Amino acid sequence: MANSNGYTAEIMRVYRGTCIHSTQHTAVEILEDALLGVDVKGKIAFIEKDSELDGLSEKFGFSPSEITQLAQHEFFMPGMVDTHIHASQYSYAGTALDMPLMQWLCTYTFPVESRFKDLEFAQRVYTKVVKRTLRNGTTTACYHATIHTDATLLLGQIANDLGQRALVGKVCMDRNNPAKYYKETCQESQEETCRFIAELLDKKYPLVKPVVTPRFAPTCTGALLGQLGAIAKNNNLHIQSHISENAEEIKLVKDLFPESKSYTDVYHKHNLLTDKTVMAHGCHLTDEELTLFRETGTSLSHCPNSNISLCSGVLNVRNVLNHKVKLGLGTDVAGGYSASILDALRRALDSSKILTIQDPGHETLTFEEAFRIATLGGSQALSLDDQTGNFEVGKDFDALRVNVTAPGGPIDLIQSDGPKILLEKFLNLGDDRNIVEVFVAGRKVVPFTEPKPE
Ligand SMILES: Nc1nc2[nH]cnc2c(=O)[nH]1
Ligand SMILES: [Zn+2]
Repeated sequence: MANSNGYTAEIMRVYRGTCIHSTQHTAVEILEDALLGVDVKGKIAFIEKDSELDGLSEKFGFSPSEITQLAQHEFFMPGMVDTHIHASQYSYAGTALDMPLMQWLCTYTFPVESRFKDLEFAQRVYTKVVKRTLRNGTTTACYHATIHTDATLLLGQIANDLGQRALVGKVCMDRNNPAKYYKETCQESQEETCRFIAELLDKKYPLVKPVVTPRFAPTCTGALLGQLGAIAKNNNLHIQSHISENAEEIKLVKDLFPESKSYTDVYHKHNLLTDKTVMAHGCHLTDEELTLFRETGTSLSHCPNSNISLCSGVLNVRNVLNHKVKLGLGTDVAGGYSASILDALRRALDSSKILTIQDPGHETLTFEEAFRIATLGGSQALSLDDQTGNFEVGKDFDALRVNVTAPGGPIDLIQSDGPKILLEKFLNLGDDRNIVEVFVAGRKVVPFTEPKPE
């Protein structure tokens, strides 16, 4: 059946049940007894009230007997977006949290990242981190890998094979790294970035794209930053990096780039602030810098677990939102010890409450706002909100089927709670046991289906 655009939506699956998502105007919109249709391309064909069943089944040509009914304590929510995660640091997640950033990088991070020249090691770690994040409900991830092109291409292949939507970045760094075994020159960094982009794009993975990744200003010369800005511009690519995470780092950037007005200005001067740029942390950005973020369309990745674990700072999310800067959540594994965006959401709420303790006039982040930042906000921060982030017709079906009372799970329900309470309980108390199915672009990616034996 053709709609008014002449588009025939061939339906793959229809669900009936509670759907919870965010819109630009409403942080938590609840649709009870909704009918949600997914077409054969994995896109949302319709989301309507159950009372529209007859018309929908006629228009889209499905039989009511084919509908999959969600159970009483189940709901669909959009898949969560991790806007900043170091896939290469997953092996030591949960350890090594006893130093501030710059010392932590030299002591723990660079030695581990240097191991990714070994493709077998890379295969092992990258398979685990993609599987773990998918199980935790991360349907979209923006990954930092390492300086190694072939291992980073492997990460792209693993995300594609396991069905995760991903931006994947080969890390670039050409100075101030005392680790001799983990270094590249400016020319190597630029040439390998070009090879990485060309080879990844050549794979034509539908959901995996390259992201230009200067590690951060302290480990990049101005020459390299400028070249990376040009590469991103010429190929219309995403960009990711770190900014204003801790005081020592900010001081170093001041010394290294004395001609720049601010840390943000360093990236701006090198054409690295665009509407496809995401910067991690930003705990100490000034209002003037946030205004430049807003003007350039640059977004922030809020990584509260990492900010606390490395004693870096506390981001004032309310101030970021007031500046109308796009904002998503990041786990920042392994500076953040958890690979779960549910954890990031809880730390974001805790961080906001700490600011309220310090200043009772501070307007605390609500769980509804945190839900939006974890889903729609993340998709906006990565400029992927035309494809994912909520349940708008025409977007890809990236969704979690949540069962609040999953057997053996962490949540007990005592009374008959409504859907908003169920969402709140899941966000505060739930874990992967409650995430019974995960879909990316309509494909069920959790539970994993093992390849059939020959
Ligand atoms: N948290 C964190 N900050 C960084 N700044 C530069 N590199 C890193 C990193 O790997 N982790
Ligand atoms: Zn990081």
